Amino acid sequence: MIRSGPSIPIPRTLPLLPLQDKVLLPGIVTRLQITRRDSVPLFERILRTFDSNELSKCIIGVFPISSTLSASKDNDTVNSNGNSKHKNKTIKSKKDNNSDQRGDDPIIVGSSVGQIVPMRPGSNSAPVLSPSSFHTTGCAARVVRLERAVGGFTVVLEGIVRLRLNKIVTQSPFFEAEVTPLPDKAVDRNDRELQDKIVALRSISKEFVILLQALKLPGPVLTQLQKFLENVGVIPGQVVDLLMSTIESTYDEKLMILDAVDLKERISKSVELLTRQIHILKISQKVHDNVEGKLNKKQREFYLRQQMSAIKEELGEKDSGEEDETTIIENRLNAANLPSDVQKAADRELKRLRKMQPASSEYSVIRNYLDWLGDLPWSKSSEDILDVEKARTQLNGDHFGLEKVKRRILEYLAVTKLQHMKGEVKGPILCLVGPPGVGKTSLGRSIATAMGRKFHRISLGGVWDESEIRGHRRTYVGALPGLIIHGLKKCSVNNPVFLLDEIDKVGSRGHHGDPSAALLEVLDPEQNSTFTDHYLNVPFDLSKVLFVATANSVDTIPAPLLDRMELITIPGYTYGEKLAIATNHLLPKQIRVHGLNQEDVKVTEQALLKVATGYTRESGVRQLEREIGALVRAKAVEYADAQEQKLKGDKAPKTVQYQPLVTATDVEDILGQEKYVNEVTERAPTPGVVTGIAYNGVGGGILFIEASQMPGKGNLQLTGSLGDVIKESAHIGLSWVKSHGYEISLTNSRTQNIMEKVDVHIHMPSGGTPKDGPSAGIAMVCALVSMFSNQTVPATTAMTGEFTLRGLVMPVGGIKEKVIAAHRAGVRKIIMPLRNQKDVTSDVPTNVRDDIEFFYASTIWEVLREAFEGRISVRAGTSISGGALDSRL
Ligand SMILES: Nc1ncnc2c1ncn2[C@@H]1O[C@H](COP(=O)(O)OP(=O)(O)OP(=O)(O)O)[C@@H](O)[C@H]1O
Repeated sequence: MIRSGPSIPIPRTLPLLPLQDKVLLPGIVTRLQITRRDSVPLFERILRTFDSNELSKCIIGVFPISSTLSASKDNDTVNSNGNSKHKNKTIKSKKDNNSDQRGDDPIIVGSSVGQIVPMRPGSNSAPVLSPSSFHTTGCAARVVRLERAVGGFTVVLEGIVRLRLNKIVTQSPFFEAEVTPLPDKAVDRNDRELQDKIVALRSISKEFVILLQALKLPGPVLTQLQKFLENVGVIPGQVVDLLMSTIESTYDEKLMILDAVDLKERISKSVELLTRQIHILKISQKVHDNVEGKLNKKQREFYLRQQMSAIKEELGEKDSGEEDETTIIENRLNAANLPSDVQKAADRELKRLRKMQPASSEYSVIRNYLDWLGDLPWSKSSEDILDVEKARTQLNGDHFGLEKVKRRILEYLAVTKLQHMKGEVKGPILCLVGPPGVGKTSLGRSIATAMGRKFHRISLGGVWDESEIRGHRRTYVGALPGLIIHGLKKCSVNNPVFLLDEIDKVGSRGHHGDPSAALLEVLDPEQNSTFTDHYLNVPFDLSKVLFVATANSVDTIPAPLLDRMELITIPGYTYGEKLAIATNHLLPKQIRVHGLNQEDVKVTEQALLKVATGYTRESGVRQLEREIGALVRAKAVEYADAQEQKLKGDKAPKTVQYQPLVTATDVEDILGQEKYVNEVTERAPTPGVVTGIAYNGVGGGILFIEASQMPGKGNLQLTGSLGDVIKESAHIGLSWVKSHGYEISLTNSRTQNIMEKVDVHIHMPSGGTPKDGPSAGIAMVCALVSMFSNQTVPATTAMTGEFTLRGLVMPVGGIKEKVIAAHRAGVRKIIMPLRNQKDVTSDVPTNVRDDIEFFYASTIWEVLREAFEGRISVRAGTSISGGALDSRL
C-alpha cells in the first residue's frame, strides 16, 4: 500500500523496533511478524496502552541494524556451532524461535555494527543488541494494525518521516531513544540543480512505468503508481522513497537511500538505481521475447514470407525460381484452363490457402484439393482417329468374328465423325454382355486403339460403396475422389475409353449408399456432362468419355442402369470359331510370349480341335489359351534342348531332331489324358433320361434330367440343387402326366392313378451347381413320360422350353448361347418353343444352324411326338389342342 506521509507530531522519545536486512522508508506500509523477546514486550505495552481505534496514534522508531551485523550473524552461527554445514539449520531455528520481525522477507534482530556479537546465554542464535547496534538513521512509523500471533505479534506499520537517533535512553524491556525528525524540505523552484535532477527523475520514472506495463502488472497498481509519479515535481522525496521500495536493491543501497536526507543526493542515487533496474528489466524482457519468438517461429516465418512476396510483387521482382507453393499451385490451375465455375471454386480455396499456416492440417487438405483440380484434364483431349477404314482393319486384326460388335463400333465412329463436324459429341454407353473369356475386355482395348484414345479399365466387381465411384466429401479425413475422377487423372485427357468391367457385379444397397445409383449419373449421356464427384464438389464433363461396360449376365444389372446402356451380346464360341481364334490369335500370341518364332511351332488343325474339345469346356477361349500355352511351353523346352545340342556340335550324344509340328497324337503326350468326353454322343439312350440345355451368366451347357420310380405312395422327390421355379416345373410336369396318363396310354382307365403305388424321384446331375428357371419344363415332362412308358429319347436330342399346366410351350431366353453350347456338346436335334424360332434365325451362327435340326413346338403334344419319334401312342378320341395328331405321337 502506498500512502503519502501526513505531518504527524513526533514525540522526542520513541520506543525502538530494530530491523535487520530490511529498511522502512517514509510513506511505505509494511507488515512484520514480531517474535523476538526484546521486541515482544514493546507490543505488549502498546496493546495495553492503546485501544484498537487509537492505535494509529502510537508512533515507534524503526531503526535498521547495520549489514555488517548481518554478516556477523553467519560468523556467529559458524562460531557457535563450529560447523558450517549446520548453518541452514541454525538460521531455521532463528527463524522459528527468535526472528523478531518477519515481513515479506524474514527480518532478524541484529547486533551492533562491526563487532562479533556474543550469543546471549540461554537464548538461541539471534545476536544480542546493544545501543551501538542501531543505525543512526531510521524512520518514525505509525502502528496501523496490531494482532496477536503464534509466539508474538503481527504488526502493520506505516513509515512517516526519517529520524536521527540521538541517544538510547532505555534498554529493557525494550529499547527507547531520543530522536529528531528529518522531514524533506519543500522544493525550491529556483534551485536549478534540483530542478534538473527532478526532470531526470521524471523521465526515468516514466520509462520505468512503461516497462512495468510490459510486465503486465495489475492495472489498479499501475494507475496508482502513475498518479503518484505525477507529483514528482512537488514531493520528489516521497516519490524517490516509493520507487526505491519497489525496485530490487541490496540492503546497503536501501540504507544509503535512508541516509540520504538531502533531496538532491537522494534523487541522484535513486536515478542511478532506477537506471540499473530499467536495464535489468529490458534484458529480461528481451529474454521473454526470445522465448515467445521461438514458440511462434513458424507463425512469424509465415508472415515474413507473405510480406516478402507482397514486397517482391510490388517491385515486380518475382522470379520463378523463388516461387512459393501457392504460386506454383496457382500457375498449375491457370494452365489447367478450368471452366469458369471451377475457376471460382479454385480461386476461393486458393485465397483461403494463402491465409493459412503451411503446418496446419487444413492447409494440406486444401492443397491436395487444388492439386486435384490442377491435375484433371478439364479441357485436354486426345486427337480422335476418325478413319473408319483404319479402325475396321484394327478391329479385324485384333479379334476374330464378333461381326455385330465390330459393326456397332464402326457405326459409333462414323457418328462421332459427323458430330465432330457439327461440334456436338455425345458418347453412347456400350455394354458387352457374354460369358467369361469371350474377349469383352480385349475388345474394349481394341476400341480405344482403333480410335486413337487412351484406355482405362475400372473394375466394378465388389464395389459396395457409393463413395468408391463418387469419392468422399472433403470433410472426411483422408478423403479422395472416386474411381471415375481417378481414371481421368491417370489418363490426363477428357476423352478416354473407360471400360467399366463387371458392371453386373457392382453391389447395390450397401451400408454406404448405392454404387449403382452413382453409376446412373455417370452413364446417362444427358446427365454426365455435369457429373459431380463428392470430393471435387464441382461438375466435370464426362460427355466426351466413351464408356464401355462389360457384364457376364444382364440379370443382376439394376433395371435403370440397364436402360441407359446399349447391350451388345457376345455369345460363346462354337468349336469352329474357337479353332479360328486359336489359329489366328491365341497360338501366334503364345508363340510370341514364349520367345519363339512363328515357324518354330506349327500345330495342326486336328490338334487344336482336340485341345478345344478334349481339354476345355467353356464358352470363351481363356482355358483354350492356357492349354495352347502349355503346348507351346513344351515345344519351347524341346527347342531349347535342340539349340544346346547344336552348340555342343559332335560332342553331344545324338538325339532326335527338333520337330516344330504338333499333331493330335502329340497333344495327349503333352497335355495328358483328355479331360472331357462328349457326354451326349457317348451316352446310350436310357428310359427316364432326357437332355436339357441350360444357360447361366457364365455360359451354356447341356444337362440331363433323370427320372426314376420306386414303390411308394405317390410322392415326388427332387434333388440336384434346384431352385423354387425349377421345382415348380417338375410339379407341373408330373401333374400333367398324371392327368393325361390315360390319353398317352400310360394307364388303362381315366380314373387310374399312375402314382398310386409308386414314388417318383427327379434328379439333375452336377448337384453342386445350383439350377433354376422354368426352361426345363418340357424336358421334365419328357423324362416322366419316358420313365412311365419305358420309351427313350435319343441322347443327341436336347430340348428347352417353359411348360404350362394346359400343355402349352412358352418361349425362354438365352437361345443363342444354349444352341451354341448344345452344338459344342454334340447335340444334333433341338426342340424349342415356336416363339423362339426368330432367335435362332437371327442370332445363331449359320454354321451351327446347319449342323443342328431344329423343331419348334407350341404344345407338349408336338414335343412328345418329336422327342419320342412317334413311339408314344395316343388313345383314339383324345382332344389335342394345337392341332390334329395321328394316333401315334
Ligand atoms: N474373338 C476373339 N479373337 C481373338 N482373341 C480373342 C477373342 N475372344 C477372346 N480372345 C482372347 O481371349 C482372352 C480372354 O479375353 P478377355 O479377357 O477379353 O475376356 P472377357 O470376356 O473380358 O472375360 P471376363 O468376363 O472374365 O473379363 C484374351 O487374350 C483375348 O484376346
